[in-house]
Amino acid sequence: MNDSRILDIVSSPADLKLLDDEELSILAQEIREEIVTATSQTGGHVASSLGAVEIILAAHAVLDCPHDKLVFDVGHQAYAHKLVTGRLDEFRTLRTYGGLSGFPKPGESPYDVHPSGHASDSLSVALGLAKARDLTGDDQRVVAIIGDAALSGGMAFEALNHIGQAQTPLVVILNDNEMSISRNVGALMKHLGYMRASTQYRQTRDSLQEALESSGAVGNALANFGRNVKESMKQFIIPRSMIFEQLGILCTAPIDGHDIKALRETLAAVLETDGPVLMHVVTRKGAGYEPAVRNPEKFHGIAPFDIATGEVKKKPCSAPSYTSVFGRALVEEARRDERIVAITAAMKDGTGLSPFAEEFPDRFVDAGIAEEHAVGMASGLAIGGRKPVVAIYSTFLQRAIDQMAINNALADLDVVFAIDRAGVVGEDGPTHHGMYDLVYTRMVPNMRVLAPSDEAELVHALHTALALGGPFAIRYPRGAAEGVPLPEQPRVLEEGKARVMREGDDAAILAFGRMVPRALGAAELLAERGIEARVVDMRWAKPLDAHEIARAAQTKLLVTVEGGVIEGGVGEGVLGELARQGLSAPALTLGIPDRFVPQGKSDDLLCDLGLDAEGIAASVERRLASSNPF
Ligand SMILES: Cc1ncc(C[n+]2csc(CCOP(=O)(O)OP(=O)(O)O)c2C)c(N)n1
Ligand SMILES: CC(=O)[C@@H](O)[C@H](O)COP(=O)(O)O
Ligand SMILES: [Mg+2]
Repeated sequence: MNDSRILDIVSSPADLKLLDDEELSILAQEIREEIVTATSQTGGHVASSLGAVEIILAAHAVLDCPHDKLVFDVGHQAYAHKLVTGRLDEFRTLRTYGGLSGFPKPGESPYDVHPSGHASDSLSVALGLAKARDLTGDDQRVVAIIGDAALSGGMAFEALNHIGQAQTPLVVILNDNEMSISRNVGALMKHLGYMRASTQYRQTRDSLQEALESSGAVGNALANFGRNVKESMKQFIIPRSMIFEQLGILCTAPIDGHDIKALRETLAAVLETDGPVLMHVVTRKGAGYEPAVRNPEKFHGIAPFDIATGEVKKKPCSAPSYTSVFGRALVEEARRDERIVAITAAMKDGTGLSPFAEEFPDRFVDAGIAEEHAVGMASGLAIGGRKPVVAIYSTFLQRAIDQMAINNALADLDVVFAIDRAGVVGEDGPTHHGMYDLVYTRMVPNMRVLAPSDEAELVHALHTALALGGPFAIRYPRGAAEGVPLPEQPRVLEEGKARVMREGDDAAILAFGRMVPRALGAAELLAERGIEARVVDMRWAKPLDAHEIARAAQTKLLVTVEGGVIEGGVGEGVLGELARQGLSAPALTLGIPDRFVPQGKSDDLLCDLGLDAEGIAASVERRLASSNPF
């Protein structure tokens, strides 16, 4: 540690008020170094956090948190916030098991307002806080920081609509860097570009500059920026076409988001207004670290990397990721069937769709951070005779359960939901684990659900879904696949038919997806202990293989293993099927118990959950021992 760092003497945001703008700029530089150093070891959301350093410092220099409320959208940009709110000492544990969360987390600090991680919720939370303040007659100032891509999400639009009506004091800092994870998309993005570039804006900015200079001090001039002078001041501040203004939200001209003085003074001024204000701040994603500026997409969320080169420290890994196998298989399918359209909600690369987008640009749609819209649009495409494949992470598809059920399944449309990041995902933690998709897909009538257990099965699953038609969900995990050879030709899997991977009569382990190799490992361990377990790759989470379930009931113990929640999960579905057949059996449902799963390496988390080979074997052995009357 460098003894002379300002960062080391900042123990709370109150300390920032003692620093002048030059010192705050030095602090910004130190924070950037700390972020890069720490994330080079832990991985993390580097580019977004680097881009937001000055915004966060300015906000904390002006606000009195935790009394005032600073609400982050997604929270992936909040590392500087962690560093100035007393978490410097733990910062290098970021995203590790038991360490600091990569997102704001109320249990971690009183400065973290809500458990963020999912985009576009900050404005709703902020308005709720403002309303609570108004109802209690309190004086808290409420500020939300939201990115340009998150602002385009439906939830944020709904909140803007409400904020414009509510007219209660609230500041939205729009961090506009023209980037989502990839380049941002959509008409709003274009509108913001117009705001940044238009002659009108430049003229108004110049007039504003002149007005401020002639009045001697930026702060003094902006101090008049109250609601009572809104009509006159806004002539200087905004082009009249600005949509926020039309919604009743006062909007500043774009401000340089790396100029602490401008940020601090403008924020202090807009906090004086008696209604909602949007502060339009322009930043550079990755600012201060050249590799991240050059490649903000790569540094949006990155694994541990070499600081000098910016290259990811590669782990030796022979198997491709499930994601990339899916992406390549979809390209193959699309070459054979021109009706196929691929849809992402702002995760082109994350869902493996980049090769598809490159080869079929007209048949690729990035809907932006708008899962509901993406799934709703898929239904229109299907009605229009296309075959949409919607690739969305399990955790984000939670946003679109209604559209999945009502817009797609009710009409029995040919839509494939490629559900990536199913099960635990690792370091992003509880907001990002894909814990629920086996519940929310199975519960929907007409829906068929496949849980491939390796990459070859994934290729067949995609082919099956496209061949059979109807609403179809395929769920597969984050990270490296199993390393099995890929098929020359994909084939259609027989509906509702499982495959037996190993025979045994003492217990039957009915496993789903990624749990199949673990169940096989467990069976080997059990065999060493004299217990012969049958292992069945169930393949289909819906419809279930009724025959294999009945067969399992003939052993001493029927075991289900899934990578999602037990409550309402597919294991309980198996027990329901057993009951429907009028059968009963000693049973054990393994999966995620009724609690949120923390962050950490996926293998460690699965081990904690008893979902590794040893854990499964131990549960089976224990249960057999306890039910053995002798
Ligand atoms: C509901 C939801 N969908 C998708 C994501 C994945 N995601 C996280 S950050 C991000 C891009 C955010 O862009 P922006 O809000 O502009 O912030 P920036 O990273 O540019 O600072 C996306 C798509 C998410 N966290 N939540
Ligand atoms: C902040 C966010 O939601 C995404 O950046 C997410 O962290 C991506 O996860 P993957 O690393 O699994 O693509
Ligand atoms: Mg952005």
